[in-house]
Amino acid sequence: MQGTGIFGGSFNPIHNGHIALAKTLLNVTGLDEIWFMVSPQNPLKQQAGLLDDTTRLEMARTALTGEPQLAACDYEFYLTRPSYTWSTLQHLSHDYPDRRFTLIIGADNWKMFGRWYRHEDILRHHDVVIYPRHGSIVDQVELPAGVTLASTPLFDISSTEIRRRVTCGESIDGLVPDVIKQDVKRHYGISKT
Ligand SMILES: Nc1ncnc2c1ncn2[C@@H]1O[C@H](COP(=O)(O)OP(=O)(O)OP(=O)(O)O)[C@@H](O)[C@H]1O
Ligand SMILES: O=C(O)c1ccc[n+]([C@@H]2O[C@H](COP(=O)([O-])O)[C@@H](O)[C@H]2O)c1
Repeated sequence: MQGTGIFGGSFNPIHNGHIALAKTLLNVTGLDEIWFMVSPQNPLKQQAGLLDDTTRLEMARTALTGEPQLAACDYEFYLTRPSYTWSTLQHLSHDYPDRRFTLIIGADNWKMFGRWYRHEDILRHHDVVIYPRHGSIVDQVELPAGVTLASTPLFDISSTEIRRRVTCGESIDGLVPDVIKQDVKRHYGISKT
């Protein structure tokens, strides 16, 4: 069975923090692949300034070119909205019987996990890997079976900060892969060379 991590998010836009995190997780978890599940609609968020699904997907695909174990995924585009992770995992397990899906979530999302749709079913059927986030402390002793806390660095980058910088005409060097830098500037602000 191929161990496949599901890393969901808006990726509005994808950034170097997401990619560095996923590469570190491949090393520390032993997962074979990580799929970046581009979310059309987070069930718990109303997002202003969210670019359309296809544009976010294409930037993620371009950013992950040359990373054979990382893939951008449009699977949720074809499922009902909002994008409940339980439903996504159910469909994935049916469509890819040779893969074992592990949910990857940040410590910030773990704090809210009790509000997720059918979270108990997720825990019953899937392993969960939590990664550290600023300001969200996770007590390892209290984690249910099948849930582990990965030891990964904190990457101080956010999509919000990237959008702000583009709007203000500030540099985003080093924050997103060079290969999508112009696309990010074009989509979120004024194109600059
Ligand atoms: N710098 C980072 N390091 C590690 N994880 C991150 C980082 N930024 C975001 N994530 C995680 O990646 C997932 C998807 O990220 P998301 O698309 O929401 O990006 P974001 O940078 O948090 O976006 P925004 O600033 O628009 O809220 C989230 O669940 C979040 O926990
Ligand atoms: O299934 C749920 O109830 C649910 C509630 C909140 C968030 N999620 C998923 O969690 C992932 C991370 O979301 P975000 O906005 O923090 O990047 C994304 O794939 C969301 O669809 C899922």
